[in-house]
Amino acid sequence: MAAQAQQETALDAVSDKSAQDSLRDREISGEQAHLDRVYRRLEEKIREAEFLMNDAAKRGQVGTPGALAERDAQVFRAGIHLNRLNNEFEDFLFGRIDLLLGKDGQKGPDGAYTAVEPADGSVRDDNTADIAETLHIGRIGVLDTEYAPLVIDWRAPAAAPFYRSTPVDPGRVVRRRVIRSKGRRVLGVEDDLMRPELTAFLDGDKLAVIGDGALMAALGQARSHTMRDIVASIQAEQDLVIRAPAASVTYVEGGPGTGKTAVALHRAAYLLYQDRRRYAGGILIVSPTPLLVAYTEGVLPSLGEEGQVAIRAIGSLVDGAEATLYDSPAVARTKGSYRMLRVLRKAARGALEANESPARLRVVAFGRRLELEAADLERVRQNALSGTAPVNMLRPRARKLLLDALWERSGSASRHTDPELAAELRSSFDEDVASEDEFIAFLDAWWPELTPRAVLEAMSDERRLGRWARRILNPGEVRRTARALKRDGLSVHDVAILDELQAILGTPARPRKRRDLDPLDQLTGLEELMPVREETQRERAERLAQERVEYAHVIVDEAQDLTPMQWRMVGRRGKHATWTVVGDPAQSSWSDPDEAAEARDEALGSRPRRRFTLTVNYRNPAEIAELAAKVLALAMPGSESPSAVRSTGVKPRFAVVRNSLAESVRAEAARLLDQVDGTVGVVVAMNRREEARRWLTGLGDRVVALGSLEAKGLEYDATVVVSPAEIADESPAGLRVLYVALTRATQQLTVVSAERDEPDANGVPDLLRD
Ligand SMILES: Nc1ncnc2c1ncn2[C@@H]1O[C@H](COP(=O)(O)OP(=O)(O)OP(=O)(O)O)[C@@H](O)[C@H]1O
Repeated sequence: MAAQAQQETALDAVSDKSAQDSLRDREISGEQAHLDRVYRRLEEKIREAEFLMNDAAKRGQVGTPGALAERDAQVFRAGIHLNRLNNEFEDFLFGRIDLLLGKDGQKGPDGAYTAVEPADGSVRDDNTADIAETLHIGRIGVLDTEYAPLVIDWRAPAAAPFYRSTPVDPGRVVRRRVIRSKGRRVLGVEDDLMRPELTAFLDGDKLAVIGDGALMAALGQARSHTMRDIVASIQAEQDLVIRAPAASVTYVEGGPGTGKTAVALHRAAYLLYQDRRRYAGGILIVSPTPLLVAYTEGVLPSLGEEGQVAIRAIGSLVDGAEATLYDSPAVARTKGSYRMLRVLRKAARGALEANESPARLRVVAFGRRLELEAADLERVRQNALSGTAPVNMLRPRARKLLLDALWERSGSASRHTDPELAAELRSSFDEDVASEDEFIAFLDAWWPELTPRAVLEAMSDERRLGRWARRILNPGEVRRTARALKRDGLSVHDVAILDELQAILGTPARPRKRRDLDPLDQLTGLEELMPVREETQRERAERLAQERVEYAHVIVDEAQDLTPMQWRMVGRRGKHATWTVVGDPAQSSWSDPDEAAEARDEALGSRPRRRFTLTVNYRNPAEIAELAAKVLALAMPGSESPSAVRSTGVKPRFAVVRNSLAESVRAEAARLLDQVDGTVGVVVAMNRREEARRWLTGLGDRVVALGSLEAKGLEYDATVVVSPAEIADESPAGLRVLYVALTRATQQLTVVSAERDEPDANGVPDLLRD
């Protein structure tokens, strides 16, 4: 009997499953039909454009050959674009919402109803309702021939409910669907019901519900060396930030993995969509490291915004300067602090004397030999420097004061009492002297146009730096800084110094380059197609950065890490900008957060802030987040961890070094490579970076070794964190840096303890015990 019941239940399950499968297949083929229509429409648009162009060419009504060529190029690009849509985007169309009738029945410019709330009576008393509108959401908007929306751009207001709607506050949304596709093929659908209590009908049929949650599927995917967009699964609290109006400062805090970087990138795409004229080429995203730039730079192109945004590492913000070196924490602390500003102001002026400055000036004027001695010259220089203008701008003033001094020395002033005659004489005296080769050569040597590099180099002389830094830096700081400046190459902190020096020294006026018109500004009739650029994202970003001194919107990622000098550098690029600042104080590697906050407030000025907090950790499973929370409690007592959204059941693993550190780390990395499909990151203290790379030789390119500071913002399927104590002891901010290291894994974490970690019997290091 029992066996028969069991068999019946099993049969029921099989038939349930097959019913579910056929339902799923039906829904998928429905979505496939829609996607086919979308592609047919896109192809039609291309043909239309081609026809228009040919027709216009035949009738010669388009005007100049230039205009024709431009159209030709647009059609060509549109063709390439279609090709890319087919080949590159896995999910051109990724979402759908089924909605109740809206309150006021008004339609917006995208052809969708604008009301957020359902109309009275849209739900009947017996809790049944009819779906009044279905919207498909994709990477760009596509209209059909009747101007009805086939696809709504994810950034359009009509798409907001796809992200914002929740069962607690569903608005008009009954069902929210994520569609998975590759190229032209729909692979699957996942639904969430926002009004589970309703029985809803779509064209007379009961609304189907498939699958169990798209977010979890997205989070569980293996990680590669590049970040993916999250456009199909943006969560409500993230959507609020992405769509926040670009007024003044949007200030976002959130713990590790809460999507700050993802949100920052999607916000850039949103702003472009909102106001392309204002923002095309005018958005700067400042990232902490070149590694994070490389990790994230594919996201905007995947959102259809190729080459529109400059993403730059903080060490690459100054043209012609690229940071390749790291400073020790002590040197970084000196170079990055506000005190450096005072040193630089002195150095910029002092550097004038640092070159082989000529000790005397000899000229012949009006047939007489005139001479200024060292003491005279020093007086003139000090007088010239008493002006407040940038040093390079003071050169004309110095030239004039030299001529004054020579004029006085010539005694001519007292010889002529007639003011008109005296003025005339003075003017020909100036002309005479100033055109003399000796005078010109003297001025060039005595008041050269200083470059930031020359001043930085002058600062590498300990004696000189000591003079300029008197009562600002202590002798140890002077010695270490001068020594660090002697190395070949620049550090991130040097780049901020160069930028500051540029501002202190001033740039004599040079003609400005003309900014090319964005072709998109001229694009008409093809609005439904995204722009395609022939330049690569990087090339265009480079060019834009070179042409631009200031930006319309500045987005700062990992803002907690900017030093005061770096805030000044970034601030100069956004004097009139609106800002989005994202960060997490608990992850700050800067030693003096109060000083950095002061610099940040100075850079952002008095602009009002709109504050947002992201609270959910989408990266780490609960098991890893729990361990990291122990370090957070030490690093920033009292601050709250974001809540992890999923759990894997796999606890962090603790390994203790038996023979050599190299062997243990290599073995643990190899073990993790076996366990995960994607990437493995091995995080070590900064001074072990080089050797750690050697430890991993031959393990393949799914595994990388990183210094603790390089791990900022990155993530891996699995990580090995090597010697927490070493990382924590590296700098005054070491515990916060360790917190960063421990929060990089999406699936598995192994902690390798060395002796210094004082592991207990289970291998748990002192720092990570309860
Ligand atoms: N809504 C979402 N849907 C799917 N994945 C998401 C979502 N939000 C965030 N993620 C993923 O979670 C991970 C962490 O996001 P991100 O790197 O932007 O976080 P973060 O706050 O910048 O972290 P950290 O402060 O540690 O650098 C990424 O893989 C991101 O794609």
